[in-house]
Amino acid sequence: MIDKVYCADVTPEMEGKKVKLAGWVYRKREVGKKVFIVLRDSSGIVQVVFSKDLNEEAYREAKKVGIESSVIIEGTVKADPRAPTGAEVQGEKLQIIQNVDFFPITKDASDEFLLDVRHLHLRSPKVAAIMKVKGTLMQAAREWLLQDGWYEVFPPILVTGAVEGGATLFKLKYFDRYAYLSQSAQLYLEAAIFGLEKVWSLTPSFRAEKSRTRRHLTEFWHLELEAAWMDLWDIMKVEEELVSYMVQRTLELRKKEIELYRKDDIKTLKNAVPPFPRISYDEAIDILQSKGVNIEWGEDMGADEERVLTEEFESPFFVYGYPKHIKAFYMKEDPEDPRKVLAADMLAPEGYGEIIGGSQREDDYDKLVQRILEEGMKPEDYEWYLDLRKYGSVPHSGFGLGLERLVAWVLKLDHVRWATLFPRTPSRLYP
Ligand SMILES: NC(=O)C[C@H]([NH3+])C(=O)NS(=O)(=O)OC[C@H]1O[C@@H](n2cnc3c(N)ncnc32)[C@H](O)[C@@H]1O
Ligand SMILES: [Mg+2]
Repeated sequence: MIDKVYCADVTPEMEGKKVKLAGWVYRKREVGKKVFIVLRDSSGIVQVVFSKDLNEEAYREAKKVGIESSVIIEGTVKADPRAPTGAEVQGEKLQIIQNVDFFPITKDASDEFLLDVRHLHLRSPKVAAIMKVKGTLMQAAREWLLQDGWYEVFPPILVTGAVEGGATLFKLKYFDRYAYLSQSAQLYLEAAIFGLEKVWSLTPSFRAEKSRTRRHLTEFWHLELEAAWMDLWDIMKVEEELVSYMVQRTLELRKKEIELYRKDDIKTLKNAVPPFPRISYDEAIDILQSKGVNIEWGEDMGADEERVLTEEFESPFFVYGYPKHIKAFYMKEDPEDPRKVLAADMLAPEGYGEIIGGSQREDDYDKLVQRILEEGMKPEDYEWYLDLRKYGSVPHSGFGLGLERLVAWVLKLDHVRWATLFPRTPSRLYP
């Protein structure tokens, strides 16, 4: 490994220090007998100046390099308030690792083109910032889950049944039969709680969604928790504590990257502290109707309706108590109102809407069989899952958080596709 100094670590206090840098040419301009190169690496940027009078050989090499050329540079640090980071490097040696005559990404590139060359666009500091924030959100999640006593488990991705409806299953040939790509690890997490009680997993989930919205991917990263003995209200507390910790910790560790996207508009992030507001589905319908939205009780809220609802809040909030017929088979019927289930979604403000879907699960064998039949599914396809209700069944609850949706809200991205390394949508499978 090259014994290098990272660009962001070059500070005015290092005046006079000799440094070795390795990175890519981010910007370049020539003024008189000087070449100014802004070098980029994973930490950020630093300006390097090559002067013909000071070192003609290095100057000549600097004149040759094109944007995104990979280079190793040696030089001396000089404090300079005019430099982008308050300090620059006087270039004394430049080794060209690979020169690039033409880099295909230009300032006027369209979103679709940037997605076509996603493998080249990932290196841009603004895209790298998204990936740093996504990684830090998960680092924070792991910190919280560990201290709160949750066990990480690793569920299967090749499965035989639907969790969230058969319409969005990806089917694939599996030797002499068929399998599906997992829509959610939930059913397997439910099996794990009988030994571990509080479990979590981060897995890719797959949805053959035909809807082309700014919040749907066909492959997304799914953070899911499941806990024995918890009811809906217990798991909602877990959700708000986890999300709050993830957001506040990421604000602390990734302030620079968040400011790149939000500038100083971080009020809703700071507001993400428990308790989050809670409204019932009934109240949500009343609010929407009072705002002129054409929706009746019993109808599902889509992205548009949720967007209007989020206008009422300046932090994440819960909607609970949805009608049974618009929710999944595994959700427990509300004992106080058989029209409803003990389900809650967490919605992000600023128009982002649903980031978490969760519920208390039906733990009664006969009721679950009845729900499976009501949904037109076959109990025999869920025999193992029904077994969990035959051998020491317990009240239990859980939820799934869409990581890209959380990132999209935290950075106010205009589409979840920007929140994933290589987005997968109905029209995009390459690169
Ligand atoms: N363990 C559980 O209880 C999870 C449960 N079985 C489940 O999958 N619920 S969910 O369908 O609402 O999806 C959960 C979250 O997963 C995200 N999600 C769900 N579908 C998508 C798509 N298509 N693209 C991106 N993100 C998606 C979104 O944030 C949802 O709130
Ligand atoms: Mg949902």
